[in-house]
Amino acid sequence: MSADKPIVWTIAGSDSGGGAGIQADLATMTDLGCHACSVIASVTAQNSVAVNGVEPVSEAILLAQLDTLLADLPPRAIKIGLLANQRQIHLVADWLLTHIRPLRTKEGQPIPVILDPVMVASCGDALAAQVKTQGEEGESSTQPMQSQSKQGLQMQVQPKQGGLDFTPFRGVLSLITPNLSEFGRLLGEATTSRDEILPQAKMLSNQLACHLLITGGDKGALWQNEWAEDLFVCNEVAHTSTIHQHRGFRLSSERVDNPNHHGSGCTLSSAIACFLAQGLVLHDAILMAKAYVSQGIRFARAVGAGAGPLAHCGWPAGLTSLPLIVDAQMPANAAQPFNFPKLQRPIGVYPVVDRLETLEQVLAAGASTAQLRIKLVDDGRADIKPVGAPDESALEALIKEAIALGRAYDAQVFINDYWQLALKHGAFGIHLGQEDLCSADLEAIAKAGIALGISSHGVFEMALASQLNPSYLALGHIFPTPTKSMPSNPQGLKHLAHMVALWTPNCPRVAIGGIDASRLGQVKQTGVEAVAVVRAVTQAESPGEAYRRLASMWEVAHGAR
Ligand SMILES: Cc1ncc(COP(=O)(O)OP(=O)(O)O)c(N)n1
Ligand SMILES: Cc1ncsc1CCOP(=O)(O)O
Ligand SMILES: [Mg+2]
Repeated sequence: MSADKPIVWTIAGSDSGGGAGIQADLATMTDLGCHACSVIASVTAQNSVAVNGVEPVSEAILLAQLDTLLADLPPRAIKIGLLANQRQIHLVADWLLTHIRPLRTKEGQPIPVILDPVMVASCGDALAAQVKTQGEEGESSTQPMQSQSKQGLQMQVQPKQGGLDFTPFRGVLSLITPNLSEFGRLLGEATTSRDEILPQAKMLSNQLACHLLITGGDKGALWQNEWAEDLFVCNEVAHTSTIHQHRGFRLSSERVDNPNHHGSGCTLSSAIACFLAQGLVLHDAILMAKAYVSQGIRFARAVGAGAGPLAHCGWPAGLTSLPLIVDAQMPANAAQPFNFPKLQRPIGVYPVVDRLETLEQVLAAGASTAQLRIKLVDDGRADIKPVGAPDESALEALIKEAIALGRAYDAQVFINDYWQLALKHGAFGIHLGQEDLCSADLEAIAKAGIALGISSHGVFEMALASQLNPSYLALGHIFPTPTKSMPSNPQGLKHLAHMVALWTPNCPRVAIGGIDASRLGQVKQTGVEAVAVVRAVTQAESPGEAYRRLASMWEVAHGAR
């Protein structure tokens, strides 16, 4: 992740009331450590109860803002909010296709463009031309609208030809974030049930060739009153596991009960842009942005007579829970709760080794927790056998022996990957990766009372893993490592600290990846409860000595709390 402030643009409308639009975007971007640039597409005369006028800026000044920013302040991510009419949509889309689509980030990725298809203000008044609210005939001009009272302005889903057409953005968008009413307008039809929405969402995502997040927070998908449920439909996402791509996920969070949520859609899309600009993958950026919005609503206060604006409280921290993530293909309530045993002793420094001899050395040196991680084939190269790897036939005997060593030293010994053999021989614990979870019999492991550790590579996977109530959660990889090839980028210390501060699971978290004596102190400062190491022990002349040294360094290092 970049150390300097990434530049994020907002292309949107000014909200004179200060709660939404450009004003909410700038507040969010600054709060989340980005440098915010703005392209004002329209000026609204708006307060917390009504929109009294909307005036699009001229085409010349709209394009001049875009050109001027690009010449000096190229974006690391772009958020698009209110575009006042179809003409502005065409202008901005054409400009982005010409100037932004060819650009790449330092990492070789396209510039993320997030579209929040705002058409109606949270007070219920229409903001964009050609969008109708109940009780009005629809605005087709771009002139200031008349003042409208709050009453009788419930939104109606209009046929597509009456709404705005965002298809000119196809080819440049990364993500579109409508709420349920906006989603209906985009489709040109009403969405009536929870089951209907997934195929419709996939259709829209294909039409616009982008990921889609339908939000059910402040208004919209009230499938459950006390839960705000979003639907996230993704296609290919760089740097994530393939098992989390081309999927639909329902993300539900407890509804934050506060009428002051003006600008929540603007804030959400801006926050996603900021987190993407700071190197988070899309799944993580969405979860972090949801946490940011929940935090903002929790601390929001009224300012005028209507809904007050969200509070801006910095990177989200101290959540009581993370969103529940459910595969959208699964029926509601399909997730099975498990309860894996709690660890009886702190993990501290957790050696992950590939030989019985090394296992015995670290246990003899006092390791409370260790793992046997044998790879019969190289990561990503099924045809290559790692040097010194045993034959498949010898594997069972090694695992049996590792379990016996754990008992002899009264240690918490985990077996990586080979869950059937670990189950058969009564291991203390099993470690599984996200992909391994798809094939493992978790019910049998839980029933046998075997502890379970689960890998994660970011907030989304951490949230998914924590839903299984594991015995520990591994967070990785923190630093670059040659030990294992992974699709994800290193998390880095800053992001590790953010993940640790976000929420506290009821099991310890273990940081892994590139950790050695020189980095132990910095890792402990993030507040993570334990560290796992491979090379720092296995490549030492004396693994037992190396373990002892790391363990005493960990003991005396200063933690965050
Ligand atoms: C403590 C700990 N954390 C992470 C891993 C990695 O597990 P996984 O993602 O399944 O990858 P492999 O180790 O199987 O290559 C681990 N083993 N231990
Ligand atoms: C197995 C694994 N999972 C995430 S990083 C990693 C390897 C860590 O190895 P090292 O401690 O040698 O960097
Ligand atoms: Mg594995």
